[in-house]
Amino acid sequence: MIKLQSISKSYTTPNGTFQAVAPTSLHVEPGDVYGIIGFSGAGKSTLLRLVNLLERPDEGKVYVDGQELTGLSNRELRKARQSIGMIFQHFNLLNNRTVADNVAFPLEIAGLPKEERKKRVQECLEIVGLAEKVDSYPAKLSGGQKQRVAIARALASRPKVLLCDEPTSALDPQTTRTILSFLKEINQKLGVTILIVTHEMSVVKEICNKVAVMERGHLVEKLSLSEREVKPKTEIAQLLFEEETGKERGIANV
Ligand SMILES: Nc1ncnc2c1ncn2[C@@H]1O[C@H](COP(=O)(O)OP(=O)(O)OP(=O)(O)O)[C@@H](O)[C@H]1O
Repeated sequence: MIKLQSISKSYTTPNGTFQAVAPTSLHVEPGDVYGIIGFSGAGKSTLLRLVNLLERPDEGKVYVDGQELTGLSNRELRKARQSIGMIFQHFNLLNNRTVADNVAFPLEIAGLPKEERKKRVQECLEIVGLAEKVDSYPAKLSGGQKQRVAIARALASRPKVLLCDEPTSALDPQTTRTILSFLKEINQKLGVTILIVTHEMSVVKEICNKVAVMERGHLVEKLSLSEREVKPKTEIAQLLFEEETGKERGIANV
């Protein structure tokens, strides 16, 4: 569903060129909930933003649902992005728009007729259990409710893929569980493939079936969470995994 082929990204800074993502390949299969973990500054968010070309890779190819995004014109890319939803740590809602108008926003851009938009907004708010908040403004909502609106907005275009950038990092543990249960449901009931960046092992443990570990711009290990007990190989993966998940759940190399 998502295929990254040797993509890399460098930034020019006053101190010279900095490689945020070294040439990286990754294959996310349909139905996966694939986690990317690593310490701060490892390049996780940059990697995620390379998937929908919010950042253009310096090299390499990006495929989503069989289509090479790196080969598309801007117009074609705008259309292709309709099948890729995204949610962020700080929700990124428009504060001067109601909940309904936030969810409708991508549909307006896509040119969907008003009646159809209204139906979709209702449908997506029902999925996240917020139908009664349709006329509220974001300022009146809790953090968890804001993230649920952001999820509804991401679902409005009926995406096949959902990119999640630290979606629960600004939330308390109870709210985190609620958001993760919605993501799980979206994956299982709607068949949406999820790629999720997080530094929280509990998130991986709760919803991911696969995980890749990132360190200093490199994907140093890819693991499948399964019954068989196979230990992570790299030091960073052991550090990130062993204490929290390794003892409770087998980890097999992919
Ligand atoms: N637009 C940019 N210009 C310059 N450097 C950047 C830019 N975006 C990211 N970086 C640098 O690239 C590196 C990777 O950043 P990135 O945000 O992808 O890491 P991360 O693993 O998501 O970390 P965090 O969990 O702290 O967000 C960091 O050192 C960051 O400072």
